[in-house]
Amino acid sequence: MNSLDDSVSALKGVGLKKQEALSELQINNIFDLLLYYPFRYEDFQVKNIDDISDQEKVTLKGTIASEPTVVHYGRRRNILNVRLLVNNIVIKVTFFNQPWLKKQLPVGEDVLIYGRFDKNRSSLSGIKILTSINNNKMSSIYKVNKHIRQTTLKDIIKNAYENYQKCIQDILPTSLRKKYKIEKLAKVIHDMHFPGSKRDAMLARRSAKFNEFFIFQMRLQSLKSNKTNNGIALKYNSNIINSFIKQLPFNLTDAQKKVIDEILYDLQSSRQMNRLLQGDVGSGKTVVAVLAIYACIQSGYQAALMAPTEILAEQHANSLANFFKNDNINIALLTGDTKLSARKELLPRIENGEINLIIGTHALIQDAVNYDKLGLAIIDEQHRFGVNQRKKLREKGIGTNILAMTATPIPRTLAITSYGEMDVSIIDQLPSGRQPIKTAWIRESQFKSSLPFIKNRLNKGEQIYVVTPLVEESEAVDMKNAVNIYESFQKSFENYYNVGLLHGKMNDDEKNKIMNDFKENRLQILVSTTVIEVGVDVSNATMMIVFNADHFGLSQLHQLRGRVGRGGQQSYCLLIADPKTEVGAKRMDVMVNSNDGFVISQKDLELRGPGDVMGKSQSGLPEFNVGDPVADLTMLNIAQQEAILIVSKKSWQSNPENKLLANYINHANEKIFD
Ligand SMILES: Nc1ncnc2c1ncn2[C@@H]1O[C@H](COP(=O)(O)OP(=O)(O)OP(=O)(O)O)[C@@H](O)[C@H]1O
Repeated sequence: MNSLDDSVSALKGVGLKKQEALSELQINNIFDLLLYYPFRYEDFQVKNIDDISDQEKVTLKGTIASEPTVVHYGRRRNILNVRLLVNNIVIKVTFFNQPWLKKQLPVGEDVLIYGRFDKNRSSLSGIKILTSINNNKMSSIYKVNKHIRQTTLKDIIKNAYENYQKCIQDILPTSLRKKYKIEKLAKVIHDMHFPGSKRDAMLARRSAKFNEFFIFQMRLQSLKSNKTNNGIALKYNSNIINSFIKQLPFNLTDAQKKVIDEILYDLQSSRQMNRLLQGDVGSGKTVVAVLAIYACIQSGYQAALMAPTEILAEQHANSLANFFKNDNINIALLTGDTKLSARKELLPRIENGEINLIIGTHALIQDAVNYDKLGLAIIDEQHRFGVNQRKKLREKGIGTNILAMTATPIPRTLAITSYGEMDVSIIDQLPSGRQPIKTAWIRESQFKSSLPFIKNRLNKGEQIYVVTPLVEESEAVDMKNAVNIYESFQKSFENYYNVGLLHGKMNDDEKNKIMNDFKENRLQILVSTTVIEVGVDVSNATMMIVFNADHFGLSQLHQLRGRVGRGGQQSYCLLIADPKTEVGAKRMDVMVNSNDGFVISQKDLELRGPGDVMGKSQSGLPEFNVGDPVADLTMLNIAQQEAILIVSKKSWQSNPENKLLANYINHANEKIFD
């Protein structure tokens, strides 16, 4: 019996070679083939001339009104001209290098010509003459590779549809299909490949997208719900937590309170926490982590905090030690820099549980590091770690609760799709009293005119960061640029202010010395490559100048800008850029117009596509076949809500309406997520 699981080789005419070519397109079985939808259509339907827009590809129906002529130029090139009468309007039609068409265009004959229309010139650049076979049809265009041709693929799909259409069953529960007016899958597949009209194709695409989003979300949500009752339930005492909050040097923002509640709820439940904490630059994520750690340690478990760099780990260790100064908590710092003797002394104390809180870099996940009872693992700037490193940390305990933090706001679209299996908490509010940073974008040639403004800041006793161009792949060029800019600032301000230089080739001691000089205001201007991106907190710095700003990701620029505006004074960001493209200019405008990391990352995503925002390998964004997580966000949200609703019912798998769905999801999850 036929089944959609049949290999494509079951089809007549599909031999080994074609099978391999299809496999390269990720098409292995009949179902893959049927779901391999066209990415666009050529619309051969005849259009009314008044409804056509300029440069649109259309089919015109008319009568040949002049003898066609062919003019040759050069050795091989020629052009065929003919006049076509369409509704009493004369259209000039040209065909390039197709002189043989002349015979098919006798005067007085009614013809259908497909081409690109130029509205101003009333002309059509002809592509082909249509016959009655493709008259009034939409022609599907597929992505193909060099081993398989468009027409071959079309024939194979047609063949598959004819032989297997009876096997197509709806995976979507009927009630859901009805609720959102989703067509039956057999019709969707038919109309996606062989639409009778543009409208058919559009309706089918809508349904196909919903199918795709919903199934994707069902897979994520069912994976999520599988993780029940296998986590460490941390039984902390709420009164102690509340007193801890009361003695903090500031009042928590509402957003902080909300995410702390979400996290504490997860921690006390026996479901393993797997949560992503997103907060804009300076929104106060550290104190949230502090409270989670406090709850964990109060419950008798250990906590670990892993940061991507030594500087950041050290800073966390200092600031957490300060938060816990009145508590009896043993904190250890473990990084690649930790001396062998100190490490030797530390490891047994981690293993026997004497150390309550371990802060460090990826040194925390080395084989030699064993924990006693790891109740909570926090990963800071989680996108800087690979999947394996995160997994390793998680596996240092059994049922350890995971909190991943990021200061790079991930657009909601990406959060839903790529982090769908994590719960997301968002701090979408800054502590009160922060003033938005005023941002301007200038061309490099205008830089000189901004010197008086810079001088003004310095005269007021404020300090300035200068970030030098980022030339990927070449540290040597980065450094040369940094040195040049450093020297030019020295020249402009010598005798008045001190300029420091910080770059990636310095060792940690040198870096720390320069950073300290800047913190203590012995240096007023700090010229630096991007090493200052995270973790620096100098509240007297009020201006950030970024050269070649268009070479940075917008989220990275937002991070850099977040280094100023941390004190009470009005702060400024000056972006210097000569973008070569319109998109480049728009990206600079986004920075000028917004101070909100979530808005910025969403705009960046729209302008550049997901791969670039997160870094290609990090986006983790699944490739949807028809759906677009940016343009179709509303639908993606709805699909997610519906999937959550279904999975929240314990017995969803045994509901007859969900039988096929459950089978499909279990099967797909086994295959893909293992
Ligand atoms: N509710 C609050 N009210 C006032 N100040 C706060 C509040 N929460 C945090 N802060 C202070 O704001 C500053 C920034 O907080 P924190 O370092 O935690 O930010 P962050 O979210 O980690 O940002 P970044 O990613 O930029 O480092 C710190 O000096 C912190 O003490």
